[in-house]
Amino acid sequence: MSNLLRSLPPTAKGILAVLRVLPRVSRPRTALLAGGVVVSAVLPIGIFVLTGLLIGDLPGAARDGADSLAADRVGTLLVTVGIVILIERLTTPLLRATVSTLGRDVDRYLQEVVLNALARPRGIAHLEDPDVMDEVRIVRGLGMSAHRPGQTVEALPEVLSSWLRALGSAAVLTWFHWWLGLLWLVVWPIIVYRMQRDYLRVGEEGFGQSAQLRQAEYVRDLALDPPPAKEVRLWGILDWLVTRFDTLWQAGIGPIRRARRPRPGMVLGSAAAILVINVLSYGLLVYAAVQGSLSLAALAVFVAALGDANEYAVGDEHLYLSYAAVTVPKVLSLEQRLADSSPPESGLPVGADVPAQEIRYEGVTFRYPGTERDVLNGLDLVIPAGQSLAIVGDNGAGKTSLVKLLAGFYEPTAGKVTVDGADLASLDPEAWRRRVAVLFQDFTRYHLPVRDNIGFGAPEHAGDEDMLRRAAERAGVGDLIESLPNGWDTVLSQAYTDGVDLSGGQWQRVALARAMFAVEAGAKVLVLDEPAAALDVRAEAELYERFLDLTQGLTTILISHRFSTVRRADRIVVVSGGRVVEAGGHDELLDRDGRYAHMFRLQAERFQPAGGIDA
Ligand SMILES: Nc1ncnc2c1ncn2[C@@H]1O[C@H](COP(=O)(O)OP(=O)(O)OP(=O)(O)O)[C@@H](O)[C@H]1O
Repeated sequence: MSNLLRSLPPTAKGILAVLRVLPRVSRPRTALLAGGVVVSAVLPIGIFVLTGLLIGDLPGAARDGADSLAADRVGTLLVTVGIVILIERLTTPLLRATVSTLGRDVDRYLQEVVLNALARPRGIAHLEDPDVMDEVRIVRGLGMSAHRPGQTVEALPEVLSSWLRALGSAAVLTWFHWWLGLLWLVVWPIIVYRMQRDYLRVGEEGFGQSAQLRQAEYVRDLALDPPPAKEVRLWGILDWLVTRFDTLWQAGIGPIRRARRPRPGMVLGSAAAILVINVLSYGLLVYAAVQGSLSLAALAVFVAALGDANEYAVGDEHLYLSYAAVTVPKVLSLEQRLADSSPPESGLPVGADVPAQEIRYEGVTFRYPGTERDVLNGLDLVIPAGQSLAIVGDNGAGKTSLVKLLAGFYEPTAGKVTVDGADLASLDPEAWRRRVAVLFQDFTRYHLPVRDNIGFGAPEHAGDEDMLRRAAERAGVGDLIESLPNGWDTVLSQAYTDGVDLSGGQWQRVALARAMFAVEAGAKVLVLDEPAAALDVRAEAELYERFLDLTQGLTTILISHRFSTVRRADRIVVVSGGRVVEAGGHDELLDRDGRYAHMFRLQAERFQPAGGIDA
């Protein structure tokens, strides 16, 4: 069965993929669509057969008078044709309305499939996989671009019923000459197949250029989005961006444009085939009528059948099928691929007081997916619960990577991270992440109300005003929030009416409040990655003063290049070459006069050129 599916033409696969998706979106409307397709295919055939019979009976009725049997038949046929036409007229708008909403819902559903599929894996490695990102770009356009898979759904009744009508008409023509009907039955699928193959080539060419177009879009957004606007103007790179965008876009779009050009062989071949079969069919009909071997009724029926048989393979609806033929299987395969690569999100439960003993890195080696270099190299590290640990080291030493492993975004290439003796990989990732609060160095600035910016630390408690206020106070942003035009409901972006943009340091404190909110909600591990990077001297001093209060009772990991913060930690480790090379308290490490002492003195000298080193 799966072999049969694989050997189907891509359009057929696309239609089958859409048909598979439809019941997931709405069963009743799918049933309505199926019924509507059959009805709208059968009724026109019924109308022309009945009309043919009607025409056939007319001479008899005219000859025998109004009371004759023939006149009765004409009356009955007239009423029947009227009823069938009425049903057809009612069915068409109902079917259109159904497929229009169903099509939109399919677009929405497919976007949700992508969102859920991307959110499913434990870590974030898949979001850095270029192949996945190429596909994500394609599915990002779902429902937004002019080429929506939903349009396929909207086109389905038209297309399927035209196919059914063409089939029915060809079957009717077999009564005239069996081989003529058969000829139509053979020729039209060939033409439809060839046209669809052409449409599909355009679609696939478009998606094949995803990486190129992704780059073009990135460059375009650099010129459009507010955050890079300052640098773009300062460095005067706008022209460069426009030229680069143009080059990338042309390079990406060129092959699509070329694929879109009609191919003379295909166009002429189809037109010739259609012309020949029509000339043959109409010629035979006229010949038979002239010879008197065909009744008036039969002539009317066959002429109408020929008209319907010609209905297929024309109109945009057939082009729409290719939109789904490429995108829908891609969405479904992305969903499958990410589901296969990520086991179901379950694991051992995580108690409210975890970690109660320690977090331990045991011989941890780590290399980012798709790279060649080990960032961590057999690293051993014990972080006792309830204590603060500072990690120092050169840029790129792997400090942040350590935290990413702790948050379960990636898994070690070798070795393991354990929490109270349990392998982190065996824990329920969601439950574990609720125990970990992180202020990332590159934290996110949500262009949303400040309430959400802080509440996102523990969304399930976001309605708890007291908790929000406590977190804001602990991070030192209580007064700032009170001073905003709409208080807690102020959107943190100038792009919205009454919105406010914050300074770098204010943003950092809001991000700290988010982490503190998670702590209020029960997180036991607090990670601060360069928490003072954007703070002014006073705010930094305040943070140090509050450091003990902020970290009390928590297992804290502090990453910083500022030794004035680092020295307050219970224990300090120096990471270099992917390993811990020194560990101890501040005084102990100074006494040891190693790497830490060297880095500490270097920084202290910069701030106290004339005095002693007593930071
Ligand atoms: N997502 C990623 N994919 C591939 N390599 C990465 C990724 N993130 C970081 N790296 C690489 O891993 C190495 C360690 O980075 P990491 O951010 O852990 O360093 P760090 O010690 O925190 O540095 P800094 O002090 O500059 O913040 C760097 O060489 C960096 O280029």
